[in-house]
Amino acid sequence: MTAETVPTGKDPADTAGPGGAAHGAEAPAGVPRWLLAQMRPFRPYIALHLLGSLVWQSLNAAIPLVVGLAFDAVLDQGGSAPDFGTFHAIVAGLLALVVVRAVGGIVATYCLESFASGLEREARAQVFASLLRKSQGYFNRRRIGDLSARATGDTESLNLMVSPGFDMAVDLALNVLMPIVFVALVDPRLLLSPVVFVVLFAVALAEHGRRLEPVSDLARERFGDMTAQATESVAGVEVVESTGGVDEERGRFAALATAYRDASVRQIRTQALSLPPLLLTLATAGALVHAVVLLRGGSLSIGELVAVLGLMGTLRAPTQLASFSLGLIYLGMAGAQRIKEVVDDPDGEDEQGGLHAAPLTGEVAMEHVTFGYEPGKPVLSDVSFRVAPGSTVAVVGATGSGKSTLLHLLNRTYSPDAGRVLMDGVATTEWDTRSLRSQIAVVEQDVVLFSRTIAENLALGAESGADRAELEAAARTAQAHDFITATEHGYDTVLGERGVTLSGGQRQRLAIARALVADPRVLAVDDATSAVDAVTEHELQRAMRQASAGRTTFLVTPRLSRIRAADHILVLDAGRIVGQGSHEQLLRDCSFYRRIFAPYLDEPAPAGPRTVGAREESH
Ligand SMILES: Nc1ncnc2c1ncn2[C@@H]1O[C@H](COP(=O)(O)OP(=O)(O)OP(=O)(O)O)[C@@H](O)[C@H]1O
Repeated sequence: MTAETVPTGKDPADTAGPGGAAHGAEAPAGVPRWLLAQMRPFRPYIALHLLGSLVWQSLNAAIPLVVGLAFDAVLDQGGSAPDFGTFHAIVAGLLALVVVRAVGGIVATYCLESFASGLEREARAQVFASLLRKSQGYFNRRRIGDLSARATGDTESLNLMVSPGFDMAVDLALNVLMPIVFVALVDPRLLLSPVVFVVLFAVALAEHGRRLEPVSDLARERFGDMTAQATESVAGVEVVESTGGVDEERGRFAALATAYRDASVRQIRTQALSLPPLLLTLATAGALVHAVVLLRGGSLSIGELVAVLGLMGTLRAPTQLASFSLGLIYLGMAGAQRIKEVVDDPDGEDEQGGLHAAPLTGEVAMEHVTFGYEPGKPVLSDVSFRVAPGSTVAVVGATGSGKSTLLHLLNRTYSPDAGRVLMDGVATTEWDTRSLRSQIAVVEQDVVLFSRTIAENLALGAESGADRAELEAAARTAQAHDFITATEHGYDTVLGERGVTLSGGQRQRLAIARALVADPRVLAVDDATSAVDAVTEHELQRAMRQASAGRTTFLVTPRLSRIRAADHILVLDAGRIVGQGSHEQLLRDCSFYRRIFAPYLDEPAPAGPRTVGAREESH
């Protein structure tokens, strides 16, 4: 079995763990409890690791004894002939012990590595599954790079915490215990110094841990800051290069990398400045004085004194390594804290199951909806409308008036702060998220394509997948089929990173095709592209006409011809609806709307601020 097949019995996507399915349902556990719960599925590996280590350690001690027995069999026979029969039997036994020791070592190492990498993988799967459940608002409030640092660097720190951190801690415990047992065998009175040392050692380690905790947290945090900056700069490399901000970005990144280095150095310095080595020196001196006193009293031989000092000396390595091991464990705990913050955070939980799930006919309404991205700053205020299934609705208004935001409320990308968004008369907050979103498709202004094949990009539109015929049908409706088949491998052409190899118009048609794959009852298209050539514009218009047939369609567009053709037009001004109805009704009743279209109409525009939002087509 490999670490990849650790018997958790759960699909990573729905891995519950204590922070998985338990979102919000349980009282949040502390980091040690959370970690122990994460380790629970690996109990067989931990047990086998301990067993393998025990075999390895005990045979390590036993083998020299057996070698001694072999020597005794052939030497020092008191004048009689060497006993080669016994010698051979002991050598055979020795070989068997060496093999068993090797097997013990392999099992211990394998189980430890499986445990370490399995823990890392499970934590990573949990972070990722949890991120996929978060709402858009959650991501708006956080830095993407920091989240990806939690899914990568912090989960890796769990691995290092187990191997070598945890492994060394087990070895240390055994290595500290063994000499003490042997000192007791020499003379129980000599236990005084080592036992006092062990007690002080434990107290000093606890104190050391207390100092390590904040610096370990800081190191992990700085790692997150640095990753966040790198992610942002690389994602925005076009802007950075075109605005000549390369040097500034480099300086900013260098400052964060230095901050991370400083935090790591501080962590390592704290790790190095531990008290136990000093304590050990004092304990060794104490043991020497005590042994000399016993020697003078005649109850200890010189040989025993030397042995006791030798045994105290064997404590040096574990004492020094304890600090390193503790450092790794504290870094792992700091990483676990950051992972837990993501998986246990009920804020931003997006999915809600078990609520209303039904086929949608497409009646859409908003009742007194108010919404803002930040508290106290509404972007939409008291928005109300109702449209029948199959209607085409155009949303117009100045830039920043809240048009895109209104579309985002339809599929509950965001929930309103006040009022209700209703689909077939049921508030979106009452809908099962999956059912709702599988029937509402939103085509964003910024089309996101993945560096996969065109077919795979299109199939993302359907939750349970789609066959090639369905993809082609959607692509034909979106006027994308022809340019897709003209690419080198047609539907199997792999798009460049973020689909940059396609033109804006092509990307938009792919996005429309992707939205249509699921045959949604409500389609919302946020089309901000005003600068496309006449042929592309014609294609896009046809695409939209065909795509909107038979479904409720919301359209944000600067194109007058499409706005004019809509059944219902919503006019937004600074987040408020200032008019709604057909084009003719609005021209008659809404001065704001008349102002928008004034440049394209014969009648003179009333005085007032010029509002953008429409553009007459050139054909
Ligand atoms: N994710 C976000 N977080 C915070 N504020 C946002 C976010 N998205 C939009 N806004 C703000 O909300 C307001 C409305 O933006 P929105 O994109 O809905 O307007 P719009 O009418 O679609 O504009 P445009 O025509 O320029 O696309 C703007 O002030 C904008 O800065």
